[in-house]
Amino acid sequence: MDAHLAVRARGITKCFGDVVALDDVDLDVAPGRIHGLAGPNGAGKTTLLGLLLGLAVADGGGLRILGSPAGRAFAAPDGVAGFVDGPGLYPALTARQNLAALAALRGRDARTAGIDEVLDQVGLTDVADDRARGFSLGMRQRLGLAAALLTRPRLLVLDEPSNGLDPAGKRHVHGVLTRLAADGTGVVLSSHRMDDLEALCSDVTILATGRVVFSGPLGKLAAENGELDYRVRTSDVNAARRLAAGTAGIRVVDGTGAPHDVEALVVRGLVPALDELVARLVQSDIAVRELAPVVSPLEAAFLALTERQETGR
Ligand SMILES: Nc1ncnc2c1ncn2[C@@H]1O[C@H](COP(=O)(O)OP(=O)(O)OP(=O)(O)O)[C@@H](O)[C@H]1O
Repeated sequence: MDAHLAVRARGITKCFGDVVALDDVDLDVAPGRIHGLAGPNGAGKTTLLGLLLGLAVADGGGLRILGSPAGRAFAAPDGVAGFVDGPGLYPALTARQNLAALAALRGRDARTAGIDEVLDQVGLTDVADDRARGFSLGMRQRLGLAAALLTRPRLLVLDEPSNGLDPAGKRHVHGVLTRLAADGTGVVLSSHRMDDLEALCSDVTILATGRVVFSGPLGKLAAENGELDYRVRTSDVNAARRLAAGTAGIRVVDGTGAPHDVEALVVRGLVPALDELVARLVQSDIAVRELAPVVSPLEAAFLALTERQETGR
């Protein structure tokens, strides 16, 4: 019944000597969805992406890519493109020549392979005839994405594609991935940035020390939060602190720690207690000038889940 999935992984295990990089990992990626992989350093994200790209073979478990069992060929399965640990490029060739060489390797005519189109999509038209050797990290990432696009993949696998991207580069890359997904391609990408995942992904899997600690829609992750820290800026920080300390369900954590932010208060609590605090501030004629989570609800959920796993709680 899951034959339509772009990725269906069940109970995947992968070890490097004594290190268990992946431990009983399940992953479902539907066509047309952008699925984020998050987790602390060493959690197993790159290892999992490498398995999807055919760069390594799992020690145990079942992996189906685009409906077929993952082979043991150490090559990207048909319809799959992407990169881990940065794209492989020819430094002495220009961006355009790199893409032409890749097209030729696949037996395609460079003139009809769509090189100009993919360069335009990733925003590299202006540097198309510059050598890749001089490219910044963000430009190399974009050229790697252009190379993947040339193959018109049905599954795109990217390890930290936003690394090194400036805001314009990020806009190009996000636009490309969103359009690909809208056309039915499944996308799996890793990122350390919750704001990127939030901007791009419909689903997310969080790994911690090789195990899945959350997998599902992004909205569900944000909703898993308990108490959050909120920054509250008011017209009278001392009066606000006294009121907060006397409000049931609210703990005053401290200032934000930022030297310019002495006027802000940080409180911890659930939303209903926070509502009560705001009502009491207003009743006391204290103006509320700002009220915002100190870290995004997603980031807070991520930290709680991964810390829980690492401390064994
Ligand atoms: N080729 C390898 N040989 C030995 N150990 C490896 C190898 N590749 C990965 N590991 C180990 O497997 C674990 C998972 O590594 P992996 O690179 O998949 O994590 P990651 O989540 O991608 O980390 P990061 O966020 O730092 O990129 C780590 O403990 C790592 O040291």
